[in-house]
Amino acid sequence: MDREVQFQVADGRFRSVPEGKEEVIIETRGLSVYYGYHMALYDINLPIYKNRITAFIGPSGCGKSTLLRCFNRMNEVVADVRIEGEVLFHGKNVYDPDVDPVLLRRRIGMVFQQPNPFPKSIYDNVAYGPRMYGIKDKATLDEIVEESLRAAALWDEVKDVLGKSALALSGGQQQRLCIARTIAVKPEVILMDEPASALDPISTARIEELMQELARQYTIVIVTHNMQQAARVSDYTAFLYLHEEWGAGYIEEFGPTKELFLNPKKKRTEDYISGKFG
Ligand SMILES: Nc1ncnc2c1ncn2[C@@H]1O[C@H](COP(=O)(O)OP(=O)(O)OP(=O)(O)O)[C@@H](O)[C@H]1O
Repeated sequence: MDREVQFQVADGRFRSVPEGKEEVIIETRGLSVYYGYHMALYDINLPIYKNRITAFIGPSGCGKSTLLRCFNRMNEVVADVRIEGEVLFHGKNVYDPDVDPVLLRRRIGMVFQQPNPFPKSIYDNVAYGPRMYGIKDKATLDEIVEESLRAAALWDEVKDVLGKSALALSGGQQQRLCIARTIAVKPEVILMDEPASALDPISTARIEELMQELARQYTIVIVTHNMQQAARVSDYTAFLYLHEEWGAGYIEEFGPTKELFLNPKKKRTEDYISGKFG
């Protein structure tokens, strides 16, 4: 059944998504995050829509990466972090005590800014996750490796050198390998933290193309410093800003990307996207 999707903007009012037909896969409710005594995020209420690309933009330090890492509990590896509120994934709070973070991260995978392949062969990088989850059969692993490398648009470049070290690949190829490694465990959501910022323009364009392809099958959330990139690739954009009083990041504006870039509701969004500050 279609659900009327509403989201809260910074002034506390609720607005509904114009399409009204989107399926929410992740939703934060009253999410605040603290590192020790420092509040990094304040009262985040945000939906993430299934099979869509959502971009987080905003000035440095406003909590974009922190928010992304809340979705699959990657923040927990940081000492002294405290989370208030909820992150609902298919309606279930991922911070409930009965949620296994390892299984959660299988369903919500992550790609980082710096390509971080393991010092293993290309094949073993992709087969790593499936093996960890108990797949041993060689033919099945071969199939998953090929399928994942194809989905990450890397297969044609590496199919004859699968035994070669992943570290011998170019930066752009390494990042696509990391995407293949993430896809290999068949996640539902892929979180990407500035996945192209360490890459040259050609590799960046390939990653952007790849994101569009992947969004047919996966839900993607991307943190980017590059507003043109957000405008090019994403369906929805959340603009985070630093709260004047609290010093913590909050959602200044969220909406369909076209609307946010062409017709921002907030003066601050307009100033930010037109480069007046940032
Ligand atoms: N591990 C940590 N321990 C303590 N404070 C942290 C930690 N990670 C982030 N912070 C703080 O939380 C705030 C938000 O950081 P975060 O990296 O999420 O912002 P960001 O918007 O992604 O920044 P950038 O665009 O510069 O990457 C910052 O004040 C940062 O210093």
